[in-house]
Amino acid sequence: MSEPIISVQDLSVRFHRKRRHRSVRDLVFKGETGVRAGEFWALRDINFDVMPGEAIGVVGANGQGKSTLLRAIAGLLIPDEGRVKVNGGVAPLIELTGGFAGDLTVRDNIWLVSGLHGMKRKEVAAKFDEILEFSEMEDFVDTPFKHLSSGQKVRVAFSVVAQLNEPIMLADEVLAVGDRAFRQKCLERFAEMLEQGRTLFMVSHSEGNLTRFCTRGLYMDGGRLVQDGPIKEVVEKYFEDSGDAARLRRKHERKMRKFREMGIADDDDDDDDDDDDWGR
Ligand SMILES: Nc1ncnc2c1ncn2[C@@H]1O[C@H](COP(=O)(O)OP(=O)(O)OP(=O)(O)O)[C@@H](O)[C@H]1O
Repeated sequence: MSEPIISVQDLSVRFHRKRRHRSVRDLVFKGETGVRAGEFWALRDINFDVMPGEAIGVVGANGQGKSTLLRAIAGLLIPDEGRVKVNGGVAPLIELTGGFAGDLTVRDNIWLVSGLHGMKRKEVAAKFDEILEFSEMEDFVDTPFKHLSSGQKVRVAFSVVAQLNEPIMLADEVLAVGDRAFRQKCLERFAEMLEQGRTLFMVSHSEGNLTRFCTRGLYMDGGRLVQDGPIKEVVEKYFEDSGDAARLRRKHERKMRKFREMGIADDDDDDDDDDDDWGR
């Protein structure tokens, strides 16, 4: 039996949220230890192992901790509690354009970012044409990066990161960017990389991509891992819950509107409820 390639143990990450005031509700219900005023757990007590070659899809509504989990695995943030063990290099298809310098040309950026990802001069020289060709940005090779459109920037960035020879791929909605033709190319590249036995960890809201690429799903809700199982079951549960949440939200909004009309609630009350009951 081989070792897990990613091991997440009791992982918790806390962030600070600026608030205008502390409500009585905060004082009564949020007296939990370890979280100071205005702080909240973006991830709480997360535990799972990933074996080499697994393809994991992370699902959940907006703001539930999916990207934070990916950032913790990529080593972009340090856990407040617990630990993340990663046994191998990571190709982070997240925050794609992060390491790129606006004033440098596309050419210089390909060199720079490949180098930042640990590629040697010789390796970059050997792969340079392939990277540029994949991005289809040959005509812009001497253009400053900041003059590219946002889609063009993503093309270049994806092309650099996607050719890294790392065993783990982290992807955060990367397949939702770029135009139709480029997206198609990215999907094919993804499929190839999976066939090579790489491990995939991806966040997506697309049922099609999740079921096409992933076999196992993780469902994040309120910073907690609420389900870990076969991707089909996890996606089904997530969609089922989203339907209920949407119905509840509409009911809540109707109630608040009525209270407002009756003059017994103001916009602040609505915000508070949003934070406490719906925002997480
Ligand atoms: N650097 C930060 N500082 C403070 N709060 C943060 C920070 N990064 C994320 N958050 C908060 O942490 C929570 C989880 O955010 P995260 O980006 O992980 O959500 P997500 O599930 O990926 O959402 P989405 O589907 O919208 O991308 C959110 O409430 C978000 O506002």
